[in-house]
Amino acid sequence: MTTSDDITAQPPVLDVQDFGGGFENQPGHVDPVLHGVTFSVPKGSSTAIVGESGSGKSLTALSIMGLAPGRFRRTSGSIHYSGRNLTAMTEQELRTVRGREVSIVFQDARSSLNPVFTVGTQIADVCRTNRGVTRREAKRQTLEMLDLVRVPEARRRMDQYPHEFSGGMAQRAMLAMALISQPKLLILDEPTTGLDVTIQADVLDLIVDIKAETGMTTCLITHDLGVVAETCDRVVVMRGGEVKEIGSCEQIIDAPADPYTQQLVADSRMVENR
Ligand SMILES: Nc1ncnc2c1ncn2[C@@H]1O[C@H](COP(=O)(O)OP(=O)(O)OP(=O)(O)O)[C@@H](O)[C@H]1O
Repeated sequence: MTTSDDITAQPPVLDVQDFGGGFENQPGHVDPVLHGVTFSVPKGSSTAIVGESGSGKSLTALSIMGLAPGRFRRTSGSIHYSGRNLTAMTEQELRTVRGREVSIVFQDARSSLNPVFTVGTQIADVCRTNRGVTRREAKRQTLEMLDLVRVPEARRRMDQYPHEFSGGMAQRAMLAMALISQPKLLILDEPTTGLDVTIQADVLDLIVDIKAETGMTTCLITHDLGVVAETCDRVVVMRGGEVKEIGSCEQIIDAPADPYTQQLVADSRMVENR
């Protein structure tokens, strides 16, 4: 297994430096939300961003993808992906990074899928757009990807509509859609929140297995330290739009330095022992 030290020696795939911003709720006035957020995601790592609701995790992820809400304004800093400054890119340039290099999976897969198209068509469309393959090849890759994410009877299920998928199956389909572009970085924003506990465990196991098979870099956003312990090697702790602590998974869980992290760990132990 790669230790945390080996991992941090890798060049960062993602480098967030002093990133700040907020919402322009009145013209000319920005209500700050993110304050000097600084962290990196080393190549090949599974980095978690952890924090309670409202700590700024999702906004950070959306900013990386260039998908922050329309009223969000960056007030400081930069985000580099593989040495390229995402914060200086045009929407068109960002779209190519989003499609081909960085993918994101959101919570609540069923609402991310379009109800009027079959699941297979939606995954194949992403494949055709981002990989420029023929319709037939896209269908073949879709089937292969649905098998990879362990959707049973994938050939039959690709012709089904999202409402015919359970929450767990829909989340697998969203993973297939994210993976079909063969991204180098996969961001997972609360990918198992809202799923039954056993289904959550299955989806997490799947993410760990796929990461091991592909060597892809992952960035998992969660409020749940239990999830982090099972899936990640590095942890970034956020609170109130700031990074409070960064460390290896062992250090954060066994010897947290920041009082807020200590409280998070204590709370998560209480949930475990309940
Ligand atoms: N569209 C928006 N307009 C105004 N404020 C927003 C908007 N989206 C998010 N915020 C505010 O930004 C802050 C950070 O939100 P964010 O969604 O990033 O938190 P989070 O850590 O991901 O929490 P959660 O787990 O609940 O999604 C919150 O205080 C939230 O109220």
